[in-house]
Amino acid sequence: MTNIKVEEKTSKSGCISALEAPTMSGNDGADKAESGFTQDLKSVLVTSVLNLEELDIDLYRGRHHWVPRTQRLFGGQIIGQALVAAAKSVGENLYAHSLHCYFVRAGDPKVPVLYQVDRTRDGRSFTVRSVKAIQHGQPILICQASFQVLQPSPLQHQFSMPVVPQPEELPTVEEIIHQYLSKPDLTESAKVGLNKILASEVPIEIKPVNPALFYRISPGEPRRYFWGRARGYIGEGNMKLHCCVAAYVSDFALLGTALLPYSKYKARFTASLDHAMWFHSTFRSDEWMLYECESPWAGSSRGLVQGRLWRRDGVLAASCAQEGVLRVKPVTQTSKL
Ligand SMILES: CC(C)(COP(=O)(O)OP(=O)(O)OC[C@H]1O[C@@H](n2cnc3c(N)ncnc32)[C@H](O)[C@@H]1OP(=O)(O)O)[C@@H](O)C(=O)NCCC(=O)NCCSC(=O)CCCCC(=O)O
Repeated sequence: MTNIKVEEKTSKSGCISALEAPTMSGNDGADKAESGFTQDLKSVLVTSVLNLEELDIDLYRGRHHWVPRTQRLFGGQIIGQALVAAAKSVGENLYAHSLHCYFVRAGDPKVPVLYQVDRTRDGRSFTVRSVKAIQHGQPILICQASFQVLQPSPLQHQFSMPVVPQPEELPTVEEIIHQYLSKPDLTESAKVGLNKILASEVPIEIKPVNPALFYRISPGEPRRYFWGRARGYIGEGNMKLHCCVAAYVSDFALLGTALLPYSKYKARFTASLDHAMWFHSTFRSDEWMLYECESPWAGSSRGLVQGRLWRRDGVLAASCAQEGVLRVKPVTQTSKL
């Protein structure tokens, strides 16, 4: 095995297992000072997007916040809300460890989403919930989520975190876009596109490690990295909520990784078809986490992408896998920016 860190201790030091250490990464004060957050600047993800309205037992209604330019609901929002709904029906002692979802219809941003929870099984260690997200009387997402009680294990290993610049050394998405906007040779349509990105209220802060690759300005291997965290303050102490926020973030910029080698094509229709996620360790979703995205395969108008969310202290917090539809058309213009 290469690039694997094995932790033989069962203590909290080094590679920490979520199932053994239900505390957060412990950098609360430092990060709040760096970002200027106070408890008053609550994350909109927590106060609005993931704050579901309870309509009846195991039936919830979710509101929308940011909607991508495609005018279909953001997949991460539906997954995050489905996980909130599932988590409401399990005990305090249970923690999400995995979820598996299919996006079966496009989400309509004009109406709310209903979440219907089925209590599939309650076991001694594992508890499973099935959630159906419904609009216009039809499912748009089917999700199964599994929860586990905290359990110690002598087996602990993980890959090593990629070595990349720290978030403090990198510009934000907004700073990068302002740099591009100041270029004199920018086309009108590029200006419009960039201003639309600036105006959109994405509730996640992003710092791409390689902006040219992130925005597909230059082609490259189907692998990219960005630092991300929920905008606003969430705070310590609610691991279930941090998992729901991470589920939201995990669908962001993931599928586009499969397009990175193809500079001669642009996206005509892309949408995630399914999404799976595994939670490994405790983390704070309002603290910087590195999202490592890679695509091992594309074909048949589909692409497979995999993601790893790293805590900045090197602990692997979560892993994801997703397949999406990729329909492209040839690029006609020579310059995109
Ligand atoms: C549409 C899904 C994927 C199912 O597809 P299909 O079975 O093909 O559905 P149809 O309704 O029959 O067709 C839809 C649309 O596609 C055209 N189509 C179909 N087949 C072909 C083909 N072989 N070649 C060309 N075109 C084809 C068909 O004509 C229809 O076109 P239209 O009439 O113009 O509409 C369905 O499963 C689905 O929508 N699922 C939901 C997917 C979804 O919403 N995922 C979550 C959102 S994606 C996301 O959030 C990622 C955002 C990332 C944001 C970021 O990173 O910045």
